[in-house]
Amino acid sequence: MNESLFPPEPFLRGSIPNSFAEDTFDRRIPEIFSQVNKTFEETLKNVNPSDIEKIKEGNEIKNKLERLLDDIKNDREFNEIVPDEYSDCEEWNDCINFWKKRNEGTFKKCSWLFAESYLYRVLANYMSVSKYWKKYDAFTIKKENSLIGPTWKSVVAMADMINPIISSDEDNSLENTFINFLKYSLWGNQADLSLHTSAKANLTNLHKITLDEIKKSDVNLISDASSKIWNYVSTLKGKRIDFILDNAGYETYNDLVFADWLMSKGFASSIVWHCKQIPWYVSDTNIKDFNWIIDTCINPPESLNEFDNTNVIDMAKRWKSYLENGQWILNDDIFWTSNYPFRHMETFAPKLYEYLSESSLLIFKGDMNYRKTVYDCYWPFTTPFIEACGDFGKPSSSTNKPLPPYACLRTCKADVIAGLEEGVSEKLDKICKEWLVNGKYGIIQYNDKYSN
Ligand SMILES: O=P(O)(O)OC[C@H]1O[C@](O)(CO)[C@@H](O)[C@@H]1O
Repeated sequence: MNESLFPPEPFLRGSIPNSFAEDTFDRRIPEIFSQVNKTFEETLKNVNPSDIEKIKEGNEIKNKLERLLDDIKNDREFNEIVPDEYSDCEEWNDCINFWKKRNEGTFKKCSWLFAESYLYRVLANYMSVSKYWKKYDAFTIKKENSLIGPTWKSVVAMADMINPIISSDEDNSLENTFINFLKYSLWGNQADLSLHTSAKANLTNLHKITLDEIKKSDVNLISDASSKIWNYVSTLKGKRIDFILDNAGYETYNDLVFADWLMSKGFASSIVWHCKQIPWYVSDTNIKDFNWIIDTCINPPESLNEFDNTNVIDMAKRWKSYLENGQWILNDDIFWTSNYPFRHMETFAPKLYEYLSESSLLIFKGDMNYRKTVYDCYWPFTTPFIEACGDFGKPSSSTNKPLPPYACLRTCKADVIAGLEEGVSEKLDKICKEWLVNGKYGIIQYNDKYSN
């Protein structure tokens, strides 16, 4: 890490008064990590008393988690990450030392992007260096409940509406259907578990199922490149499309349905699904979560027998066969959980960059992927999106191939945004004080600069 890698505008930081980053470190993160500790303690309590070694190690992890929470609350300095199974350890420590040398090596003084990402990396580290807790993910139950809890009603309704469309040859409203899918996929990002930390939050209220609901939400779509994206996608025949996933559960389910449609209409013949390698920002999709969604849709638990699950099962069986015959590919490159913005991907993950350049379209889901696409800094809101992306997409220095066009589908949950028309932010300031961060507003933005 060095200063030349800094963004062109000031970083978002927890030390900035009244910013969402400040609220994140004062309130949201302590809440999230208290819940992690509670969940871990409950799991520990349920370990068979004869597993003495596992309990002993669990208690050590419990102590580490308590200390971490205390460090967060007191804004203490970061600690180096001890070597573990992941390949990015040195890189992290290099960054930690860099921030410390600048006297900015604490949660609030550092850039928000680094500080919050560091927390999830540390959590993964505690488990990784253990013997008995390696595979432990404190967020698994939350992630699973976000599909098979009250959400299942939405899962079934979506399958009942979409499965017949996917299975039919009807294609005279392809443009409309495509744009609606983009919007389902966008609004699916509203219901993420790191924003709605309260156990009482009813995320099903946020699910958009009917076309009417999608239409009504158009007033909250404050930057919309969907027609441009369609103009490009309509030219694709049997290509590869990559989804850079965000939250497990209902959001990823929506993306699976979308991808299924893209395959069935011949635009794509393969899909690459980019997941996270470690538990990340609470509800992000790991490969195990991805497989769990498909397996659960094929075999819904008995508690869901009151529903007619025929269409869900039918779709999920098709998804499984796409995975089995290699048309759907799973990737969890460690770069997706780095602290770097995407404009530094070519430097820090050249192989991933080359791999992405072989695709025909990249779809980045969610708030964090957006923050990394534009770099997490205070852009004037009317900065063109393409400008805010910097040189992310330029031809690779080894193959000379640029990235394909890419789209960002994001509901706004951080005080960074670019690409707004003049006057939009002023109007929003008047109607909703928290429009930048409460997840109510969404954007669909597109960059095809390097592929033209
Ligand atoms: O799941 P998403 O859409 O990436 O959102 C992640 C959440 O984490 C943050 O990026 C960081 O706390 C928030 O801004 C956002 O609410």
